[in-house]
Amino acid sequence: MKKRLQIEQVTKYYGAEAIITKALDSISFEVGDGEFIAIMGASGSGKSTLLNCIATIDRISAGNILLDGEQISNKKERELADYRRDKLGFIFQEYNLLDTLTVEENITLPLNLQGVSPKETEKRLIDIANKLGIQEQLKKFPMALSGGQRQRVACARALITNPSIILADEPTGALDSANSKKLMETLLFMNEQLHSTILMVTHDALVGSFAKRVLFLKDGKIWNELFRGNQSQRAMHEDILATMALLGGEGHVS
Ligand SMILES: Nc1ncnc2c1ncn2[C@@H]1O[C@H](COP(=O)(O)OP(=O)(O)OP(=O)(O)O)[C@@H](O)[C@H]1O
Repeated sequence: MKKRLQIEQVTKYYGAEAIITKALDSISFEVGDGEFIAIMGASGSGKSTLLNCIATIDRISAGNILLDGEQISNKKERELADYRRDKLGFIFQEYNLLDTLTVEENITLPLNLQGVSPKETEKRLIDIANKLGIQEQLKKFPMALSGGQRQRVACARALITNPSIILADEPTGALDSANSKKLMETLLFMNEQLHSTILMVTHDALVGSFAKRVLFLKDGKIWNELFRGNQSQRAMHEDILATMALLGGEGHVS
């Protein structure tokens, strides 16, 4: 399997001297093309820090991060803006849609920033809207949509540039259980049918059970890893709950 993302002995410190926190502790793993990985762990275990370092929102203190074989940890600020725009798709808990733009304008914004022609933009918009079932919503404003619909629009916006990897930070955090399930089905569809590579942070075992692999962080290190393999989502859910109980049993869930 082609390597998408390589995390090599990445360490991240916050603060200095007396109040220093080691948020990531020499962490290493790889994400292959087409994988769907959930990052789980107790509060403060380093999940958001890891995602922010890959997103280049945070700078790492030591180690290497490579995307499509290219070193990203030493890029300059100006190059990083291009990297984020061209190579990454983001899905956040709070949708991050612009309320003054229509759904259609929100989805196509990354393409406008890339200078893609109006004809090509229209083609990709129709394609993504059809695939995600949001054709009827395109002329509306985000405020007129339900939380679940907004998150599907956020998925479309993340997909439209054909990014190398999609980073999702607690994507179901603002949704009720029915809409969470729908969003996870959308992410699964993006992974299985559209071949998107997805790295998702979640604290929710049911949400995590949609992924094909789960990495558990503890104190900034990988503490355990579960592979779904051929087992059902329900069995994966049970395995995740059992692993979380063990993790909590060691007294580190806050
Ligand atoms: N900007 C910051 N400045 C100082 N310390 C930070 C900063 N961001 C995170 N930390 C610390 O780094 C550690 C890891 O935090 P991080 O937010 O990555 O954990 P998390 O697993 O995402 O937690 P949660 O599930 O609560 O979001 C924690 O000890 C946290 O206090």
